[in-house]
Amino acid sequence: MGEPMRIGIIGGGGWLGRAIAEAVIDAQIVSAEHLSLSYRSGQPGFLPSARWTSDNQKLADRSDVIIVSVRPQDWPAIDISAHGKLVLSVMAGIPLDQLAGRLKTDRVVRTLPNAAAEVRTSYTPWIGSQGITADDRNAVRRILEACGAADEVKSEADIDYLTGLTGSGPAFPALLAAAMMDDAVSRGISPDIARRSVSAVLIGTGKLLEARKDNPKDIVQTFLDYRGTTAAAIEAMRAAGFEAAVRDGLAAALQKSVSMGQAS
Ligand SMILES: NC(=O)c1ccc[n+]([C@@H]2O[C@H](COP(=O)([O-])OP(=O)(O)OC[C@H]3O[C@@H](n4cnc5c(N)ncnc54)[C@H](O)[C@@H]3O)[C@@H](O)[C@H]2O)c1
Ligand code: PRO
Repeated sequence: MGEPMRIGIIGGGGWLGRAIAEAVIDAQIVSAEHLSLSYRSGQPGFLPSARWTSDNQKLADRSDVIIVSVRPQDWPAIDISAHGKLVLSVMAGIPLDQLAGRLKTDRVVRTLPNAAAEVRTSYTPWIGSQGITADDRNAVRRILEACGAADEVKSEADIDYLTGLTGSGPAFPALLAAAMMDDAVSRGISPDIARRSVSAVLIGTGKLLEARKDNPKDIVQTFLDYRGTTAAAIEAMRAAGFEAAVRDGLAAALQKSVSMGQAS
């Protein structure tokens, strides 16, 4: 694409839509004058120099790439023609054939970022339809990599599974952090110290995993081999069903992702 890219985000006022809008502006993939954002009721206060509208067809007509970022339950109401345009969906559960059919374009891409897009550290799997071109693939990579890391995957079944593993993923360490904080506070640690210490543990562990590249299983085994406090905690957590809880949670997310596609 020699011309500057024109991007439109349907649902650009929402959590993920805003994160993507700010990421593509920061990465200089698009200028504010070429970024269209739509809202349903009331223009949000951020990115005032972008082109805000409540008319999704207008947004589509003035964009080369259209990103659909409404909740899956709001997707049936999106009635626009994106004929000849590249469309990226970030919606959980909505399959490629539905996107192509309803939006009337054969250039569609199903992606699943996560909440860490807000701080440019999403992990985003994606898959395109047969109709996407080499230029489209480059545009998709640029947009998604502005939000963090991205991988093209080989099947929509992979996206369904990763919707839970990585799309919902930030919720799981957050759940652990909340449980750790509650325990700390219940034992008399001040809420400020509990928050700072638990955040530091999560951030530090993420960096450690990234730097060492070991299988996390090996890191857990090293802790177990000390036969100290960590081993005592891990064994008690496992006895309480830690691994089964994770397995059941991921299975529930997969089932929900598949059922959302069937329901819409
Ligand atoms: N937030 C996440 O962590 C996350 C992660 C991965 C995927 N997703 C997917 O991203 C999509 C958006 O999620 P979100 O968390 O940003 O939700 P959100 O509710 O914060 O944002 C959705 C926005 O779409 C707007 N909207 C609804 N119908 C509209 C219409 N017809 N025209 C214009 N705007 C309209 C809503 O007013 C809202 O501002 C969902 O489909 C979700 O599955 C979200
Ligand atoms: N957040 C959205 C949901 O909970 C999609 C993946 C993460 O449905």
